[in-house]
Amino acid sequence: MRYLTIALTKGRLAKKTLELLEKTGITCEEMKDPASRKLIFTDEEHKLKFFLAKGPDVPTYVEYGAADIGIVGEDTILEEQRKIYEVLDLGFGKCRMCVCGPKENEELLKHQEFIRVATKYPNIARDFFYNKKHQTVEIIKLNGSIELAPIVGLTEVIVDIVETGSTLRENGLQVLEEVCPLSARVVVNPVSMRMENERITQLLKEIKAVL
Ligand SMILES: Nc1ncnc2c1ncn2[C@@H]1O[C@H](COP(=O)(O)OP(=O)(O)OP(=O)(O)O)[C@@H](O)[C@H]1O
Ligand SMILES: O=P(O)(O)OC[C@H]1O[C@H](OP(=O)(O)OP(=O)(O)O)[C@H](O)[C@@H]1O
Repeated sequence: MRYLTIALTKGRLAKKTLELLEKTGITCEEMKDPASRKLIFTDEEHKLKFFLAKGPDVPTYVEYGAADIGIVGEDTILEEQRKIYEVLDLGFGKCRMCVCGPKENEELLKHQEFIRVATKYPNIARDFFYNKKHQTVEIIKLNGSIELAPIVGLTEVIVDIVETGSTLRENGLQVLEEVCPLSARVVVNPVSMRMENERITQLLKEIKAVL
């Protein structure tokens, strides 16, 4: 029997993902060692292989079939636009994609056509403003600390993840509009879904049972 390969997201989602897999009886001890630099782990008993990758790379591994399955945030799935199946909502990693800014820019957002929007998620921002709101905005891609953009005058608003709201509050910003709710999802390569349907369906069933 060949190994099923599962790509997991490093960082915030990793702990909850490993806890979930352990509940289904999969051994994750090795992956939890913070000192380890090893990239790929196997569970011989279940014939599974795991690796931890950067979030935006997880859909890439899954689309090309280097991983059969991936666990990744809905934000990353929407942004990366890969040909993969989204099969299960894991219900953790909950947060919201929002348009945020200083309160005084709320009116600009409603009435001004040419506003600037900073974001790590240009595709999500483009879809929201162009397709849903029919508003032509200038989208500026940043790689982190997005909340800085309206504070230093780079843009009027941002499109970013809001979880507790602390980052916004501590920087004098607020949610001006919600784009969509988000959570961690299981994604599957379409060919694997056909070729390994029985094993993948069984694994999803076991995950669902412990959610
Ligand atoms: N407060 C939050 N901020 C960011 N992502 C969150 C938050 N809460 C849940 N998530 C989810 O966790 C996923 C991974 O978040 P993480 O912070 O590890 O990655 P990142 O911020 O994109 O990466 P990096 O910090 O390496 O640039 C996100 O894609 C999102 O789905
Ligand atoms: O609502 P909160 O609980 O404050 O969480 C939201 C913040 O967390 C994320 O940033 P992250 O810590 O990933 O850093 P980054 O800005 O470098 O992406 C996100 O981009 C927000 O800035």
